[in-house]
Amino acid sequence: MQGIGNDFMVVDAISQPVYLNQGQISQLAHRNFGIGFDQLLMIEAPQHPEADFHFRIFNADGSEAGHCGNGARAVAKYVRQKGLTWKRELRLSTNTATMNTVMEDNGLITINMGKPRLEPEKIPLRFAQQSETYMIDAEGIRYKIGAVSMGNPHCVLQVEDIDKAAVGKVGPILSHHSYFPAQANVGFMQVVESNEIKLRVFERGVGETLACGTGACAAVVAGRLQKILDEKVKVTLPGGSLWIRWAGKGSPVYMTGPAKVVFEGQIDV
Ligand SMILES: N[C@@H](CCC[C@H](N)C(=O)O)C(=O)O
Repeated sequence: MQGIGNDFMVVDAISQPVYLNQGQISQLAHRNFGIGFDQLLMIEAPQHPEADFHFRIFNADGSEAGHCGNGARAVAKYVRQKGLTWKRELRLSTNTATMNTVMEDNGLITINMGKPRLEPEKIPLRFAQQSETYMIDAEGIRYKIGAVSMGNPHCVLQVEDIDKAAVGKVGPILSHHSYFPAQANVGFMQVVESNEIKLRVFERGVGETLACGTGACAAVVAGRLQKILDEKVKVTLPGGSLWIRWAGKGSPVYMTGPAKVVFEGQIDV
């Protein structure tokens, strides 16, 4: 499946037992020697009585992540398409988040992504809490960043021109910075208007992807905290656009966007 180009191998681990280790996942993720994907989404039975499904997220390098926004839309679509449920409104959980999803009449999916976590220990970030931004030194350069957890850690920096952003160079430097003990997804945001941004994301465990849903939420939260963005923002990533809404501190973030099945198959591992 794909959600604006962030692509997934989605596995139904309810109807069949699935055991994949880190090495097998990274082999399957390989774009030449495997199926090729940014993340594996493994759909499991609910872990709470009020949830409909649980899903686990594995990055292309086989590491496990706590949340995936584009993946959540893919799961919401997949479970209906495979007849695992007929409900248009679902409650999904991951290892770090629970969320409500709604299938809109136009086919887009809206997700209540929960409240962003801004406390350094919850991101996690080794820094005393600041209200808007943090200054981080890396390899002789000082970066002004926003730090947000959407159930996974995000570092957001503003750039003048998204096409010239050094995503492949600065992304891994900040992602592996010692201030982020669990590493971070690094978003490069160009503000076009107060209701529109362009974004590229260097994802932890993958590299630059065509889109990152939690990254889009984190960028809007970081921009709102800096008072440069409106409540509703169109976020355009290399693979397409998402619509993000955040009323401010204490409120959940809403994300709307598409998800599509690309092909189905069977594989022996
Ligand atoms: N592509 C995802 C995020 C996937 C997990 C991330 N790489 C991490 O390790 O936290 C999204 O759409 O949010």
